[in-house]
Amino acid sequence: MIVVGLTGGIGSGKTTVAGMFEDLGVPVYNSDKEAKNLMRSSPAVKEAIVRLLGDGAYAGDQLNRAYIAERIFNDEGLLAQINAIVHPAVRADFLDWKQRQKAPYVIQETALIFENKAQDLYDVIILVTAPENVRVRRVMSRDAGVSEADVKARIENQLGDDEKKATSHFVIENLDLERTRARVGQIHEQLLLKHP
Ligand SMILES: CC(C)(COP(=O)(O)OP(=O)(O)OC[C@H]1O[C@@H](n2cnc3c(N)ncnc32)[C@H](O)[C@@H]1O)[C@@H](O)C(=O)NCCC(=O)NCCS
Ligand SMILES: Nc1ncnc2c1ncn2[C@@H]1O[C@H](COP(=O)(O)OP(=O)(O)OP(=O)(O)O)[C@@H](O)[C@H]1O
Repeated sequence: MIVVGLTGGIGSGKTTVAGMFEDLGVPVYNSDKEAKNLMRSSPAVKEAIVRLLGDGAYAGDQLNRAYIAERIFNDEGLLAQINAIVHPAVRADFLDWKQRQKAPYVIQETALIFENKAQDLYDVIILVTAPENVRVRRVMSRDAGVSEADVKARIENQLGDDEKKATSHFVIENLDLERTRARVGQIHEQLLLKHP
Protein backbone atom coordinates (compact mmCIF):
# COMPACT_ATOMS: atom_id res chain seq x y z
CA MET A 1 0.00 0.00 0.00
CA ILE A 2 1.22 3.47 -0.91
CA VAL A 3 1.93 5.73 2.08
CA VAL A 4 1.47 9.45 1.52
CA GLY A 5 2.80 12.02 4.00
CA LEU A 6 0.75 15.22 4.18
CA THR A 7 2.68 18.01 5.83
CA GLY A 8 2.98 21.76 6.22
CA GLY A 9 3.75 24.34 8.87
CA ILE A 10 1.39 25.30 11.65
CA GLY A 11 -1.84 26.81 10.29
CA SER A 12 -1.04 25.96 6.65
CA GLY A 13 -4.26 23.95 6.43
CA LYS A 14 -3.13 20.33 6.75
CA THR A 15 -6.27 19.19 8.54
CA THR A 16 -8.49 21.11 6.11
CA VAL A 17 -6.76 19.46 3.13
CA ALA A 18 -6.81 16.06 4.86
CA GLY A 19 -10.58 16.45 5.22
CA MET A 20 -10.86 16.97 1.45
CA PHE A 21 -9.00 13.69 0.82
CA GLU A 22 -11.27 11.98 3.36
CA ASP A 23 -14.26 13.26 1.39
CA LEU A 24 -12.82 11.29 -1.56
CA GLY A 25 -12.70 8.12 0.57
CA VAL A 26 -9.00 8.19 1.47
CA PRO A 27 -8.08 6.93 4.98
CA VAL A 28 -6.27 9.65 6.97
CA TYR A 29 -4.23 9.30 10.17
CA ASN A 30 -3.99 12.62 12.06
CA SER A 31 -0.67 12.53 13.94
CA ASP A 32 -1.35 15.58 16.17
CA LYS A 33 -4.61 14.06 17.35
CA GLU A 34 -3.28 10.55 17.82
CA ALA A 35 -0.17 11.88 19.60
CA LYS A 36 -2.45 13.53 22.16
CA ASN A 37 -4.48 10.32 22.52
CA LEU A 38 -1.28 8.36 23.20
CA MET A 39 -0.04 11.01 25.63
CA ARG A 40 -3.28 10.53 27.56
CA SER A 41 -3.74 6.80 27.28
CA SER A 42 -0.33 5.08 27.08
CA PRO A 43 1.01 4.53 30.63
CA ALA A 44 4.63 4.37 29.36
CA VAL A 45 4.33 7.64 27.41
CA LYS A 46 2.53 9.36 30.28
CA GLU A 47 5.11 8.28 32.83
CA ALA A 48 7.99 9.53 30.67
CA ILE A 49 6.27 12.91 30.18
CA VAL A 50 5.66 13.37 33.90
CA ARG A 51 9.31 12.49 34.54
CA LEU A 52 10.35 15.14 31.99
CA LEU A 53 7.91 17.97 32.74
CA GLY A 54 6.49 17.21 36.18
CA ASP A 55 2.92 16.65 37.39
CA GLY A 56 1.85 19.98 35.85
CA ALA A 57 1.77 18.26 32.44
CA TYR A 58 -1.60 16.70 33.34
CA ALA A 59 -4.78 17.94 34.95
CA GLY A 60 -6.31 14.68 36.14
CA ASP A 61 -6.57 12.50 33.03
CA GLN A 62 -6.32 15.44 30.66
CA LEU A 63 -3.21 16.89 29.06
CA ASN A 64 -2.37 20.39 30.25
CA ARG A 65 -1.70 21.54 26.68
CA ALA A 66 -0.97 25.19 27.46
CA TYR A 67 1.57 24.22 30.13
CA ILE A 68 3.32 21.68 27.90
CA ALA A 69 3.38 24.07 24.92
CA GLU A 70 4.79 26.91 27.03
CA ARG A 71 7.58 24.64 28.33
CA ILE A 72 8.63 22.78 25.16
CA PHE A 73 8.33 25.46 22.48
CA ASN A 74 10.67 27.75 24.41
CA ASP A 75 13.32 25.15 25.23
CA GLU A 76 14.97 23.14 22.43
CA GLY A 77 16.32 20.54 24.82
CA LEU A 78 12.90 19.76 26.29
CA LEU A 79 11.36 19.76 22.81
CA ALA A 80 13.90 17.19 21.60
CA GLN A 81 13.20 15.04 24.65
CA ILE A 82 9.42 15.09 24.33
CA ASN A 83 9.76 14.39 20.60
CA ALA A 84 11.91 11.36 21.45
CA ILE A 85 9.13 10.08 23.73
CA VAL A 86 6.11 10.82 21.53
CA HIS A 87 7.28 10.32 17.92
CA PRO A 88 8.30 6.64 18.15
CA ALA A 89 4.97 5.87 19.85
CA VAL A 90 3.08 7.65 17.05
CA ARG A 91 5.10 5.80 14.41
CA ALA A 92 4.25 2.41 15.92
CA ASP A 93 0.58 3.38 16.26
CA PHE A 94 0.47 4.60 12.63
CA LEU A 95 1.94 1.31 11.33
CA ASP A 96 -0.63 -0.62 13.32
CA TRP A 97 -3.45 1.58 11.94
CA LYS A 98 -2.13 1.26 8.38
CA GLN A 99 -2.34 -2.53 8.51
CA ARG A 100 -6.05 -2.26 9.18
CA GLN A 101 -6.80 -0.01 6.14
CA LYS A 102 -8.04 -1.18 2.75
CA ALA A 103 -7.40 1.45 0.09
CA PRO A 104 -4.96 2.13 -2.78
CA TYR A 105 -3.22 4.68 -0.59
CA VAL A 106 -3.36 6.10 2.93
CA ILE A 107 -2.35 9.52 4.23
CA GLN A 108 -0.41 10.33 7.39
CA GLU A 109 -1.01 13.97 8.28
CA THR A 110 1.94 15.25 10.27
CA ALA A 111 3.62 18.62 10.76
CA LEU A 112 7.10 17.24 11.15
CA ILE A 113 8.27 15.02 8.27
CA PHE A 114 11.28 17.12 7.30
CA GLU A 115 12.15 18.22 10.83
CA ASN A 116 12.31 14.54 11.81
CA LYS A 117 14.25 13.60 8.64
CA ALA A 118 11.48 11.08 8.03
CA GLN A 119 11.14 11.60 4.26
CA ASP A 120 12.17 8.02 3.51
CA LEU A 121 9.17 6.65 5.38
CA TYR A 122 6.83 7.96 2.63
CA ASP A 123 6.31 7.01 -1.01
CA VAL A 124 4.84 10.43 -1.77
CA ILE A 125 4.98 13.74 0.13
CA ILE A 126 2.35 16.47 -0.23
CA LEU A 127 3.23 19.89 1.21
CA VAL A 128 0.54 22.43 2.14
CA THR A 129 1.67 26.07 2.16
CA ALA A 130 0.38 29.55 2.95
CA PRO A 131 2.22 32.77 3.81
CA GLU A 132 3.38 33.00 7.41
CA ASN A 133 1.19 36.01 8.31
CA VAL A 134 -1.90 34.16 7.01
CA ARG A 135 -0.97 31.07 9.05
CA VAL A 136 -0.51 33.09 12.24
CA ARG A 137 -3.87 34.79 11.73
CA ARG A 138 -5.64 31.47 11.07
CA VAL A 139 -4.32 29.80 14.21
CA MET A 140 -5.11 32.83 16.39
CA SER A 141 -8.70 32.89 15.18
CA ARG A 142 -9.08 29.08 15.45
CA ASP A 143 -7.55 28.67 18.94
CA ALA A 144 -8.89 31.06 21.57
CA GLY A 145 -6.19 32.31 23.92
CA VAL A 146 -3.28 31.58 21.56
CA SER A 147 -1.12 34.67 20.97
CA GLU A 148 0.96 35.68 17.97
CA ALA A 149 4.08 34.92 20.05
CA ASP A 150 2.78 31.39 20.79
CA VAL A 151 2.33 30.62 17.09
CA LYS A 152 5.70 32.14 16.22
CA ALA A 153 7.43 30.02 18.89
CA ARG A 154 6.17 26.91 17.06
CA ILE A 155 7.19 28.29 13.66
CA GLU A 156 10.71 28.82 15.05
CA ASN A 157 10.85 25.09 15.72
CA GLN A 158 9.88 24.16 12.16
CA LEU A 159 11.79 24.33 8.86
CA GLY A 160 10.88 26.90 6.22
CA ASP A 161 8.76 26.04 3.17
CA ASP A 162 11.57 26.51 0.65
CA GLU A 163 13.54 23.63 2.13
CA LYS A 164 10.43 21.47 2.25
CA LYS A 165 9.33 22.25 -1.32
CA ALA A 166 12.56 20.86 -2.77
CA THR A 167 11.74 17.32 -1.64
CA SER A 168 7.95 17.29 -1.87
CA HIS A 169 6.18 15.55 -4.76
CA PHE A 170 3.15 17.86 -4.69
CA VAL A 171 2.69 21.36 -3.27
CA ILE A 172 -0.75 22.75 -2.46
CA GLU A 173 -0.88 26.49 -1.96
CA ASN A 174 -3.89 26.76 0.31
CA LEU A 175 -5.47 30.20 -0.06
CA ASP A 176 -8.79 29.93 -1.86
CA LEU A 177 -10.62 26.86 -0.52
CA GLU A 178 -12.30 25.91 -3.80
CA ARG A 179 -8.98 26.02 -5.64
CA THR A 180 -7.48 23.88 -2.92
CA ARG A 181 -10.29 21.33 -3.32
CA ALA A 182 -9.75 21.24 -7.08
CA ARG A 183 -6.01 20.65 -6.57
CA VAL A 184 -6.77 17.84 -4.10
CA GLY A 185 -8.98 16.23 -6.76
CA GLN A 186 -6.16 16.44 -9.35
CA ILE A 187 -3.58 14.95 -6.98
CA HIS A 188 -5.99 12.16 -6.02
CA GLU A 189 -6.45 11.24 -9.71
CA GLN A 190 -2.69 11.22 -10.25
CA LEU A 191 -2.08 9.03 -7.22
CA LEU A 192 -4.70 6.54 -8.37
CA LEU A 193 -3.21 6.45 -11.89
CA LYS A 194 0.28 5.88 -10.56
CA HIS A 195 -0.75 3.44 -7.87
CA PRO A 196 -4.07 1.85 -8.87
C1 LIG B 1 2.25 20.87 23.23
C2 LIG B 1 0.98 20.22 22.74
C3 LIG B 1 0.28 19.44 23.87
C4 LIG B 1 0.03 21.35 22.23
O1 LIG B 1 -1.18 20.82 21.75
P1 LIG B 1 -2.09 21.70 20.71
O2 LIG B 1 -3.45 21.05 20.71
O3 LIG B 1 -1.98 23.13 21.06
O4 LIG B 1 -1.38 21.53 19.31
P2 LIG B 1 -1.29 20.26 18.31
O5 LIG B 1 -0.65 19.09 18.99
O6 LIG B 1 -2.60 20.00 17.65
O7 LIG B 1 -0.22 20.78 17.25
C5 LIG B 1 -0.55 21.88 16.40
C6 LIG B 1 0.67 22.26 15.62
O8 LIG B 1 1.74 22.68 16.51
C7 LIG B 1 2.97 22.35 15.91
N1 LIG B 1 3.72 21.36 16.74
C8 LIG B 1 3.23 20.39 17.58
N2 LIG B 1 4.21 19.65 18.10
C9 LIG B 1 5.36 20.14 17.57
C10 LIG B 1 6.73 19.80 17.71
N3 LIG B 1 7.08 18.76 18.49
N4 LIG B 1 7.66 20.53 17.01
C11 LIG B 1 7.29 21.58 16.22
N5 LIG B 1 6.00 21.94 16.04
C12 LIG B 1 5.06 21.24 16.70
C13 LIG B 1 2.61 21.71 14.56
O9 LIG B 1 2.53 22.67 13.56
C14 LIG B 1 1.26 21.12 14.81
O10 LIG B 1 0.53 20.83 13.66
C15 LIG B 1 1.27 19.24 21.56
O11 LIG B 1 1.58 19.94 20.38
C16 LIG B 1 2.42 18.29 21.87
O12 LIG B 1 2.33 17.51 22.80
N6 LIG B 1 3.51 18.36 21.07
C17 LIG B 1 4.70 17.54 21.32
C18 LIG B 1 4.53 16.15 20.75
C19 LIG B 1 4.39 16.19 19.26
O13 LIG B 1 5.39 16.34 18.55
N7 LIG B 1 3.12 16.06 18.77
C20 LIG B 1 2.75 16.24 17.38
C21 LIG B 1 3.43 15.49 16.34
S1 LIG B 1 3.36 13.74 16.36
N1 LIG C 1 -7.96 28.24 2.49
C1 LIG C 1 -8.41 28.65 3.67
N2 LIG C 1 -9.09 29.80 3.79
C2 LIG C 1 -9.54 30.24 4.99
N3 LIG C 1 -9.38 29.58 6.16
C3 LIG C 1 -8.71 28.41 6.10
C4 LIG C 1 -8.20 27.89 4.87
N4 LIG C 1 -7.57 26.72 5.15
C5 LIG C 1 -7.69 26.51 6.47
N5 LIG C 1 -8.38 27.52 7.06
C6 LIG C 1 -8.68 27.68 8.50
O1 LIG C 1 -7.45 27.97 9.14
C7 LIG C 1 -7.34 27.26 10.37
C8 LIG C 1 -6.10 26.36 10.30
O2 LIG C 1 -6.35 25.30 9.38
P1 LIG C 1 -6.00 23.79 9.75
O3 LIG C 1 -6.44 23.49 11.13
O4 LIG C 1 -6.49 22.92 8.63
O5 LIG C 1 -4.40 23.90 9.66
P2 LIG C 1 -3.28 22.89 10.18
O6 LIG C 1 -2.13 23.04 9.26
O7 LIG C 1 -3.86 21.52 10.33
O8 LIG C 1 -2.99 23.54 11.59
P3 LIG C 1 -2.08 22.99 12.84
O9 LIG C 1 -0.69 22.96 12.34
O10 LIG C 1 -2.29 24.00 13.90
O11 LIG C 1 -2.62 21.64 13.19
C9 LIG C 1 -8.64 26.49 10.55
O12 LIG C 1 -9.50 27.23 11.38
C10 LIG C 1 -9.18 26.38 9.12
O13 LIG C 1 -10.58 26.29 9.11
